[in-house]
Amino acid sequence: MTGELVVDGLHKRYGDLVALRDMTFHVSPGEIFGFVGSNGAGKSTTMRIILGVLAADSGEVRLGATPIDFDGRRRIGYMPEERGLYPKMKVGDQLAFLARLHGMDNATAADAVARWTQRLGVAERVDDNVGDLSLGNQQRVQLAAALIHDPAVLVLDEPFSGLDPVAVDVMSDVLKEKAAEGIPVIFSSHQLELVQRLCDRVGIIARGEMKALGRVDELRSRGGVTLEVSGPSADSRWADGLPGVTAATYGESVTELRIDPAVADDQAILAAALRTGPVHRFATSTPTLTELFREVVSA
Ligand SMILES: Nc1ncnc2c1ncn2[C@@H]1O[C@H](COP(=O)(O)OP(=O)(O)OP(=O)(O)O)[C@@H](O)[C@H]1O
Repeated sequence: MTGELVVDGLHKRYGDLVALRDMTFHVSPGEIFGFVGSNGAGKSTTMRIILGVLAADSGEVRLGATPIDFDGRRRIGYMPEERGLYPKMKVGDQLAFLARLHGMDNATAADAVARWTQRLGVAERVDDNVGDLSLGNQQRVQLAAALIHDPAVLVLDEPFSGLDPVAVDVMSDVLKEKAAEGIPVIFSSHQLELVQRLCDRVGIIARGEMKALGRVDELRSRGGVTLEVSGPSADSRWADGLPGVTAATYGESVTELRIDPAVADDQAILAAALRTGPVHRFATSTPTLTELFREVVSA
């Protein structure tokens, strides 16, 4: 079991550009944390600082209670956005080399190479040069490289970009498996349906600042629930003033209500709708992570 990964108050400037401003979050053992934000928001910068390949101007990264040092960083499995494999080296040799760099002996390294290439569906490519593989297969090898030394934390920069649906499933399963083993897993992605499906918690960042942080379901219901009612006449403005109704949009045959679920009584709303005529549909929905993202990032 690993301690939690704590990112505490990171500030980073590139010249005049403030890339990170008080970036703070944590990832608990066993948790999959989705790190999302527009292009240039600061995700890769944060991940590079976690890894120690880039220094923060201030702030700290901790593993458990301990500020992360060289040894702590060796325990991280990292997939850099720019990827980092040698194209002219064979898949198997490269993975074995990385495993030995992390202190494994030859036999243990060979076992780890066999296990991870098998698990990630590239076992038959171990004798090929990395550069001869398709981009998706190179990415599978890159994930194997992040996992080969049995890391205590996983930090993956856009691991899903460019993968086919089968590879997305394999990658998702591996992340879930590693989290179930009790390690903190953080990954960045622009594929928000995937983040919504896979992550326990998310951080949405914009222009170097954390804008929304929390459990996916909580964040989604934070802005209220939408209730769509088909049937009632638009003229009557029948939902105005009902308790818990915070906004109402009256269309020709559909009324869309924003409701505060803690206050609204859905049966009272339905009764009010029925007083205007027959109701054909009465359904609630919460915003998707994509909708929430647009709202947060444009605010
Ligand atoms: N080495 C650098 N020198 C100067 N500016 C940089 C450098 N690296 C990143 N930046 C800038 O810092 C900001 C944050 O970049 P970063 O790569 O962390 O964003 P990101 O969220 O990972 O974006 P993307 O989703 O496009 O990968 C951007 O404005 C970027 O142009």
